[in-house]
Amino acid sequence: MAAPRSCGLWRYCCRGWSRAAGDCRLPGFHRSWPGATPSARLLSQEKRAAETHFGFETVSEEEKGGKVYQVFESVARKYDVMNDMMSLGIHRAWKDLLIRKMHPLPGTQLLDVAGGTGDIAFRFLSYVQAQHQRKQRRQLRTQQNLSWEEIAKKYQNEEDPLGGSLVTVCDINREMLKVGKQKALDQGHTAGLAWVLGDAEELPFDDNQFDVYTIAFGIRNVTHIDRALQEAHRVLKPGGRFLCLEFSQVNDPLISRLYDLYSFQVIPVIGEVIAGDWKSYQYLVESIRKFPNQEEFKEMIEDAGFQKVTFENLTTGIVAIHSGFKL
Ligand SMILES: COc1cc(O)cc(C/C=C(\C)CC/C=C(\C)CC/C=C(\C)CC/C=C(\C)CC/C=C(\C)CC/C=C(\C)CC/C=C(\C)CC/C=C(\C)CC/C=C(\C)CCC=C(C)C)c1O
Ligand SMILES: C[S@@+](CC[C@H](N)C(=O)[O-])C[C@H]1O[C@@H](n2cnc3c(N)ncnc32)[C@H](O)[C@@H]1O
Repeated sequence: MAAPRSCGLWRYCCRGWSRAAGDCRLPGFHRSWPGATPSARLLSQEKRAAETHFGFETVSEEEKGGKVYQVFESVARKYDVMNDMMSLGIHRAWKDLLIRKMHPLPGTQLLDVAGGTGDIAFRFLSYVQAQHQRKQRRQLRTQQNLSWEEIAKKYQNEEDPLGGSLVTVCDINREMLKVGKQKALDQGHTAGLAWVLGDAEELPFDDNQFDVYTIAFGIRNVTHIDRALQEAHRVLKPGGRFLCLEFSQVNDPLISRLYDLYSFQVIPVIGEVIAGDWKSYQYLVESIRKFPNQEEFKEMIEDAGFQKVTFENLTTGIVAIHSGFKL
């Protein structure tokens, strides 16, 4: 279905096309626009509707999913080490902040879409477990008259250290999930975790099922961002929260210059040296530039039906966390 003219996606597309005017890397439909006949314009518009971007390359919407799949199939085994190297470990702090913002309580049902190798899921489980232990300790402190045997028994009888929490990691890529499952075993995360192969644009879950939906560094890769947002809204329970961690726009001009230099001159080189994969890391930095800025993305989230939408910039806007509620 075509996006209505008033929605955020439409505004974002228009901005992208006008931005393309001075960008020789992008095909400029509008460059041939002034001389075009009405029927040519119609054809051109239809063509535009079926085209999208894969980094700075223009591809058909049908092609994009396959290309994105190849990227993550190719990087899966080196994905975690690459992230530590490229970000000097900073991505860990960004992910910790996402979980702290969520502040999940024992019992929370989380859906982590584009969850890949499980970084968000494992942090969620550790956080919930710590919360549950804190709650237990508080309860024990209030029960002053217990003997040490009774206290020990209470700890030992604790069947579910997560207090009923469950995180479902959903990702379209088998290889990323395979690496994630192995990591879960290595890190001892055996309970409260489910792995599901699925597309963010067509989630294999019932309506109103989850308390929280997260997507970290994932939505940038999705072909129809509006559909993924609508799906997020559908699967959340009323009162549920949407949280997205994604690259965004740096507003400081000096930092922006350095950031561009690092992104385009250093990242693909690290990609080539460590993972033998220049192209995937070139796609990464290009896809970051094609993603809507903080305000545009906020509008898209609102267009999907979320309320009380806010965002927080991290590291001068290199990434941002967007939050919204299904009310
Ligand atoms: C294929 O798709 C993907 C593959 C993946 O592996 C990952 C993702 C998704 C991404 C994540 C899960 C997050 C983790 C990955 C990254 C952060 C990589 C992407 C990184 C960027 C786009 C650049 C921004 C990185 C950072 C802010 C991390 C900190 C890095 C530095 C401070 C750079 C330090 C490096 C050097 C000193 C080496 C020498 C550099 C040069 C000669 C170039 C000039 C650079 C500078 C002078 C410094 C760079 C400056 C900045 C980065 C901006 C300044 C920042 C601040 C003031 C905070 C995926 O989709
Ligand atoms: C950069 S990784 C992020 C992984 C993880 N969330 C993290 O923060 O490390 C992007 C992930 O998005 C997944 N992805 C891309 N398109 C998707 C889609 N349409 N539906 C679900 N997952 C998708 C990829 O397979 C990949 O695992």
